[in-house]
Amino acid sequence: MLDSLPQHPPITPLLDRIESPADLRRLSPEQLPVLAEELRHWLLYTVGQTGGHFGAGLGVVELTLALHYCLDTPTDHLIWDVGHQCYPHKILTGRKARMLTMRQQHGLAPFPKRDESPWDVFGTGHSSTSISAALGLALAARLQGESRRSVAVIGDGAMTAGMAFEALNHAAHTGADLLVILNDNDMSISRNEGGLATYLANKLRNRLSGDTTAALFESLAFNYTGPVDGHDLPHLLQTLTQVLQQPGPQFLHVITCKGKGYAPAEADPVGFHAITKMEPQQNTPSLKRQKFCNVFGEWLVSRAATDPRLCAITPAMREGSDLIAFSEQYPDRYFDVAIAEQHALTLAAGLAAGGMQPVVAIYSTFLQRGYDQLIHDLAIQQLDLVLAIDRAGLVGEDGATHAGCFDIAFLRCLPDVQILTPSSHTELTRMLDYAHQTPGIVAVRYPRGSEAKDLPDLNQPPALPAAHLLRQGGEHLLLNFGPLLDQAWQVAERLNLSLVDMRSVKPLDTGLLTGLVKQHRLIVTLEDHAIQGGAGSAVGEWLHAEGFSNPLLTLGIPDVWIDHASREQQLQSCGLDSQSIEASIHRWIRDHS
Ligand SMILES: Cc1ncc(C[n+]2csc(CCOP(=O)(O)OP(=O)(O)O)c2C)c(N)n1
Ligand SMILES: CC(=O)[C@@H](O)[C@H](O)COP(=O)(O)O
Ligand SMILES: [Mg+2]
Repeated sequence: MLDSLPQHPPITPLLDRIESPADLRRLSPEQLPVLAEELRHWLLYTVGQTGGHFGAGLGVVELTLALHYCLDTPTDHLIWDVGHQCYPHKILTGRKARMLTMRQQHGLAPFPKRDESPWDVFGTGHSSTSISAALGLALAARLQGESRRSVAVIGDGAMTAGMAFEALNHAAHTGADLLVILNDNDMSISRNEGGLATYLANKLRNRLSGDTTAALFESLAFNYTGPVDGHDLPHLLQTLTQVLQQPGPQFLHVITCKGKGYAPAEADPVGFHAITKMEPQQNTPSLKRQKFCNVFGEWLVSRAATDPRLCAITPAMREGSDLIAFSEQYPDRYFDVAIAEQHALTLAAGLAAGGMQPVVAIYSTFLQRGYDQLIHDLAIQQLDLVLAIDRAGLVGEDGATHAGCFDIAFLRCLPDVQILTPSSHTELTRMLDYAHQTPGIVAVRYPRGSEAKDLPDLNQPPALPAAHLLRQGGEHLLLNFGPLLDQAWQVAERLNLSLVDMRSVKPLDTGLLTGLVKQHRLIVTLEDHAIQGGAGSAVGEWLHAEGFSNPLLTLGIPDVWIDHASREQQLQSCGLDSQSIEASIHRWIRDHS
């Protein structure tokens, strides 16, 4: 057991011999515990250097070894749910040295990624997809007469999502040769919530050898084995060998410890779900500036004191959305629904229909899961909702699966739904107040991280949803939507542009825009969102509908998937840093003068 992270590469003679799982299979079972120790040390060293998901990988070191030992991967298919626990898998499948590039631009991806390795059979990042995918792969093999095994490893947190049970339900009906492994560590990011979590936890406490846990999964026509200790390699190997010989849907219940082998992570699995890069001689993450999510958390606590109808809902992201203080001060009005985004939105609809004022705090990327619920259960019924969309725009190291680039596009086509884009922390508070006081659905989308350090000193803006004219310039007009205002300001100063902080995508402040469009030639829009369907598109539609013929330059995220990198690098690769913005506008002016 280690209690500090290695600062130097550990000596790993056995692991150094493993270039692929074929090398692993040449070892004797007795060598595997030593290899597990080396693997864990390498993991601790490299994640300490790069930052990234931490506790989940440590918890599946033995399980990963046992699976690659017993299966014939990549011919056999192994799917990791969410994929945040796949670091040991990456180390054993030829990517040991590249672990030091994890989550960096052009480096290893944070989750399994199909174009990175033949062992990454299915890309993940969002949870609870593994059973469906593994079943599809099993059925594809059966239909093509191929003999491959198909295995899904899913955590107890991911198992709470409806989609996992939809897949279990269907798997039973197909009778496919499929192994589902429940990696039960009694944790989601926070403590796992809900009836299933209690059910699994009770089985553990009572050590009932799975008698009653079996009932749940056997009622879905799975053959249940377990629970087994996921850190006892000999027992794990023996059990896996037996289970893999059985035909039809198999369910193996494995008990593991999140953060296994690193004392601080075992003691605080929430804090060590993911870590930032460790500075030398430092074993705790560095102090951080206040972030947009903290501003949201503070706003919620303060308004809940005066509005007893205010309720907060999170789909398993209490820490990330900064609902910790609210959950402690208002436990009756706090609902962590587990990984259940669809339920989160319809629960909000029910609360609103019942006279409460729900606030759903949700990452933009996970809101994608609850789209029909937003339309059918909330918007059509004209119910009240404050939709606090966190991690909107590019999120950096988590990459394309977690980028929140599409919410404006999929929200602005919904009648009556308002969309606000704060450019600063103060603006976020103003917009949340507006959303709280306005009937219907008001979405406020804010980015991962903090407001810009160099924001201009702004006058008091007009009442929302009006836009804020910040600068009267020359011939051309720049319209900013959201957190890139510092870049917009710098470019406006350098090119003498008029600048408006638009604040609202829907409704657009067409009164202000009409006057300004008549006074200017080129209209430039700037947003941290996909160009297609984004705020610039909304401006373009309005210009066209009004018969304005001004040229429009829309700057935002281009029509490609943006891989993991720092947020700054991602912005730069999209042409959204101030120099690139200036160059784009300059180029347009040069080409059209
Ligand atoms: C659809 C979706 N919602 C939320 C998340 C955020 N998320 C990532 S890991 C995680 C907890 C998963 O718990 P579990 O499956 O038990 O894995 P563990 O971390 O315990 O190994 C959550 C909520 C996600 N990736 N996908
Ligand atoms: C794997 C996953 O979905 C989460 O752990 C996610 O990486 C958290 O993102 P934040 O760090 O932005 O909260
Ligand atoms: Mg778990």
